[in-house]
Amino acid sequence: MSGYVLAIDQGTTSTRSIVFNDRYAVVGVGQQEFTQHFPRSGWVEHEPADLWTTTVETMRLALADAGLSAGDIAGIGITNQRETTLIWDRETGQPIHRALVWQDRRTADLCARYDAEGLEHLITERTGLIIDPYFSGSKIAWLLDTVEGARAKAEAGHLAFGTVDSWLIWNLTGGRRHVTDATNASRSMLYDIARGDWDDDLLRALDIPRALLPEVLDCAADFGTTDPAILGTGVPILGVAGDQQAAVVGQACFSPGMIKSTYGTGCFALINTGTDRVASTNRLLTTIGYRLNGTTTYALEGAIFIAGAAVQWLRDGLGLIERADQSGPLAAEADPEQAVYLVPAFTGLGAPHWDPHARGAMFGLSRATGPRELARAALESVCFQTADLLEAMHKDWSVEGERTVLRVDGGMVASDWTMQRLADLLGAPVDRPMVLETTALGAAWLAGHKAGVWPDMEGFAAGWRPDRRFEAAMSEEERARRLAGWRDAVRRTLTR
Ligand SMILES: Nc1ncnc2c1ncn2[C@@H]1O[C@H](COP(=O)(O)OP(=O)(O)O)[C@@H](O)[C@H]1O
Ligand SMILES: O=P(O)(O)OC[C@H](O)CO
Repeated sequence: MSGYVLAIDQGTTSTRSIVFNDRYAVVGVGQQEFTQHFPRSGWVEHEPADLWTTTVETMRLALADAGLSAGDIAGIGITNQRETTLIWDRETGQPIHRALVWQDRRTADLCARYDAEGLEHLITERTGLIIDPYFSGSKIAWLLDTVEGARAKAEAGHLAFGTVDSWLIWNLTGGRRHVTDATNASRSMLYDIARGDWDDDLLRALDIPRALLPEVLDCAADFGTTDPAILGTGVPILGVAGDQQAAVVGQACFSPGMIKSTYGTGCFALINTGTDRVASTNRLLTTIGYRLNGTTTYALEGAIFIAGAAVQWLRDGLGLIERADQSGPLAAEADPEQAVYLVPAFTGLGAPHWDPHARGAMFGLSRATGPRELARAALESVCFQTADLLEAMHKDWSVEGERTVLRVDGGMVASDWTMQRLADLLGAPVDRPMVLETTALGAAWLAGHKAGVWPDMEGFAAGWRPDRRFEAAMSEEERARRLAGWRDAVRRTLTR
């Protein structure tokens, strides 16, 4: 059997399919963007058909790019934007509504009601999450309450709920499989991450029928075989993980204490806590990192909403740069004497503050402040927010004597200046890997290993190669001074 694996990375703004060979090198890529729908302020939807057709088309493009056919592929791995919620009719396969995207805030009132009903403790204890519209639970409830006839059909077992992985697998297998994996289930606000099952108390509290839910499998498992009509021959789907968890796998963060941080539009940092299900006292999320052979590895997660988006703001909002890669060189020329801070709370602040009402602010402006200082403030804001997450993680949990090393990936890590500043402000080394497609690589490893054509965890981890390590070079005193300035800026921005 060949060592080629096809990974589908269904993200928030685009779908990518990537073919890897057995030396983890990318040999074929297909990518397509699709339309974002914003029917009202705070509402974000995707057309389910777009998620499906871009998946099929990019799979075909990636195979053609690699000069391979489906018969050469040992297995498919799927990784996906998490929490995004779909419900469809089991008979017709037709969605009852557009997908409600993870960013969608329409269920804020519903969540406030759950909070008022005193559900926070139950939800956090069982799922490791906090009550927030971000997760799937309230989105499912909204769909059942809003779409005419949906609740009755759901109770009669005629409807299926799924995150994007489930939706794609349903379609890839010609409607034969209704499944998901443990990492995606752990983002639903309905899944008991200790017992590894949907939670009846929560289903009752949110009024969601069990008949709606998919079967939950390990991340490396038999998720079904693709309908031969799609690629010319059936290919087994053998790996699934939510995109941030797939990055943990792709970065080979398999030992407790290892941390990965992905810098795309937002930033998601996860620390592997092994088999310890750590309850955060610093407002981080407890989540399933991966589940293999029935054994769950847990993680603490911190989510920041604005990372690369701050660079987009410099480009599209302020017009200070034409391309994202100009931000680092511009920041490098900033006046070191000016202490300018940007708190990029454009859509509120995520972990560890969770203040949805906060809005962006700048501090320390003078007549001398110009584009260079604003660029530096924008890039540094991403570093400072990471420092806050890591501090919260270490307050919650740490491995005795372990030195923190951060493994980074995502579009923004192309910026050497930002990565150096990140190391400086964290006071810890930052490792950038050779293969930057770590999310897809993680999904590919799950499938490739399950197919028996890629090595085990240790063998895969040994193949992880750094492109560059950024070592902290800032003095401890300067680091402390800058962090204090940042924290003062955040304090002045928070609304509560
Ligand atoms: N050289 C660079 N310097 C700074 N930011 C960058 C650079 N290249 C890309 N970015 C930022 O990274 C983000 C794109 O990363 P990507 O991982 O593709 O994001 P996503 O998957 O969320 O769409 C954009 O917000 C962009 O502004
Ligand atoms: O599609 P991305 O890369 O923006 O990731 C989205 C996250 O999974 C949301 O939790």
